[in-house]
Amino acid sequence: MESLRASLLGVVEKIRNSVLLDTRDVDAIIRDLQRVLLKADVDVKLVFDLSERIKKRFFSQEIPSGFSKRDVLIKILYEELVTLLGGENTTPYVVPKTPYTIMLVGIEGSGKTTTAAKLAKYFKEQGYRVGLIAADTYRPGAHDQLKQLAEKIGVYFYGNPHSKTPLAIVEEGVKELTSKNVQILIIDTAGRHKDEEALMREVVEIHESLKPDDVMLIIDATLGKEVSRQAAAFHERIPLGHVIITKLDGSARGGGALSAVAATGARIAFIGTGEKLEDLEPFVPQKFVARLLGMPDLEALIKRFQAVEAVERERAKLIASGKITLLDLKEQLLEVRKLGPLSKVLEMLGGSSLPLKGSIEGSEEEFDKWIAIMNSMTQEELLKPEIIDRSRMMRIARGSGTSVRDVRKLLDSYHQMRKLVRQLYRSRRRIPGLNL
Ligand SMILES: Nc1nc2c(ncn2[C@@H]2O[C@H](COP(=O)(O)OP(=O)(O)OP(=O)(O)O)[C@@H](O)[C@H]2O)c(=O)[nH]1
Repeated sequence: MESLRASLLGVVEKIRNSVLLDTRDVDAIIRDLQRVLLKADVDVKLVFDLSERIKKRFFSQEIPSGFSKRDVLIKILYEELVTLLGGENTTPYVVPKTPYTIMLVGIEGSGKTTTAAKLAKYFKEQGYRVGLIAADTYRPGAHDQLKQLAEKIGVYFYGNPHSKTPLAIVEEGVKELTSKNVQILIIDTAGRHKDEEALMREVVEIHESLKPDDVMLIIDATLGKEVSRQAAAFHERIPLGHVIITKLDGSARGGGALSAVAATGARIAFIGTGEKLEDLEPFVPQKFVARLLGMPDLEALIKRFQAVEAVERERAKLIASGKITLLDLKEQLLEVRKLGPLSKVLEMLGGSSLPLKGSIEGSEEEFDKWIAIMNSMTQEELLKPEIIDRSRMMRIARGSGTSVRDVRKLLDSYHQMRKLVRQLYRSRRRIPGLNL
């Protein structure tokens, strides 16, 4: 991971030293970023999508006053990396209720047994009564290894080297440890079998009987692209709740594991950063990316952006009444239809003096037709009616049982209405019954 960090630092440095940040500069920076991520084994498609999004966002975003183009590019890079690693999840992993069962799965050597013990220690330190169950009957020594670790940490343990099946061990273990009021049960399963299919069958069988509250896939960061396939194999057979990436210390390139996580859609709950039992960290994407980008002032920069964005959102709310979309119109129409006969509604709207009169004096059927038309539009079209071309108009008309003329009429009325609302907003007149 250190080499990825060092290389990303180089990219950030390049952004900071760039004077113009024009298309050429940005292209060069993006190429560097692609090289760095690919070298760290991040999946090609993820790298490509990420870089396209960064470019698109950068060139379409206005530079807020008080910020430089460099700030904006760094912020976008940060946000896209955060999204890649699990998005806006800012809280570390929590156990929502007790008793709680966590089933660990993963290929042999991924660090499953060590991680089971690390987790037990982590939760014990949070004040829980924790138990470990050794259900890996395949690897010689797995039972003893977990038992010793459990003793070392001082948590409950259940294992039975003479038991015939892992399923029996899990069932007996859950019964015994639950009777001792253990609150969090962590089950270590096998990582190897005579073949992969046999392993998967075993894991599925345990999963079906145990119905765990969470399934955590353990992924080794030192492995390259092949971990994606491993993750997919588990993901196809059982629902993965979370992922733990181990061995992110040292020379791990990490990108393969990170791509595997993106492929499963599960969140990373923890990362393993060493062989010792305390080398387990709750994973928070923002913190991780900030560390990767190695910018001590990054947090301050992001906070400044967030403050500006909050003001922008507020402003957008205020001017929104002058910029209604078809979606707003649809919602308002549904509201208006709830109010009763249109003649009454028109009175409420200010009567005959409104320029809207022409369109509103149409029949109630007309409004219902509009609603039907808008029901046939996509969300995107409702938000950006200007993208509706003639062929879409035909489709929408067909979908709503109306004609292209009707669709066009609605769009014309919408434009009129937009103008009107803007005028009304400017003159600060309030329309009772309409939440504009
Ligand atoms: N450097 C480093 N080593 C780790 C980490 N986690 C686990 N290991 C090491 O990885 C090796 C394999 O870990 P185990 O826990 O024994 O393997 P396992 O995945 O449980 O194997 P099976 O039980 O057969 O599935 C051990 O030498 C651990 O010390 C980590 O975060 N960092």
